[in-house]
Amino acid sequence: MINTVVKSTTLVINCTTGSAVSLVINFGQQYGEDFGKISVVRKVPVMRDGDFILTESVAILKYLAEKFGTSDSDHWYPADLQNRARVNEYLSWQHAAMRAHGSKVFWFRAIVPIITGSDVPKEKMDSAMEDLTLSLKVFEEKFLDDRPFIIGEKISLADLVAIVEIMQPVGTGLDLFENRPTLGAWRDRVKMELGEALFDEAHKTIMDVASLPQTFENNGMLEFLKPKIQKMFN
Ligand SMILES: N[C@@H](CCC(=O)N[C@@H](CS)C(=O)NCC(=O)O)C(=O)O
Repeated sequence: MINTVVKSTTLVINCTTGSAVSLVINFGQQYGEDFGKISVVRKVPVMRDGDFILTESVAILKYLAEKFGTSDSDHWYPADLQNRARVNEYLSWQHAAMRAHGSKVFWFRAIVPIITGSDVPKEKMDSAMEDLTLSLKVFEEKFLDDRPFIIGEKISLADLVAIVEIMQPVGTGLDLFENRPTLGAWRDRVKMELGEALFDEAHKTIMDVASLPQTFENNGMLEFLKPKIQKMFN
């Protein structure tokens, strides 16, 4: 049985197989010298399994599911052709939709004001919110429809990747579940499947985002982000 949850900033992996595969890197550490030797991409998460290093959260999740999958845990990344294709369909779509839009709203509301000292211009914020609203509509109407989970009766990697992106704007104080009963009921089912403790652990950093200003003080590593942010608003 593998129980894996991707946090927005870290990858939390609980493997009852007792495997050596495990990695938790806190956001910010990727700008340090040591991390540069592991991955020049300097993004988290990165997984190391022996000498094998793998970047990209989706690739890491599939690797773990394939390495540790058992008949009991097949639902995470199903062997069945069409169920697997449904998981892949969501994972392909989300990169440029839910992931891009959820994290943009998170950055605009929680990070950019701290780094630049001013709010994101209203028209940019409104446009980011419109994109997120559209992604949520597609998610509810196409990817959930009237199913309990994305592939049907069982939770899969697609639901895990979806929930962590949706929780990013939620962490900034936006209640995306209000007036979206389909989304809220799905979130409750995901929480129940994972267990409340693991769900809360995975989203702790995001839900504590209001404490970030203190964290950022004297954090030289975040200087790396400034040029990126400035480019975003040029
Ligand atoms: N496509 C990558 C995206 C990884 C990513 O953007 N990670 C963020 C944290 S959630 C990061 O490390 N950002 C730092 C940066 O872009 O400099 C994945 O899914 O793993």
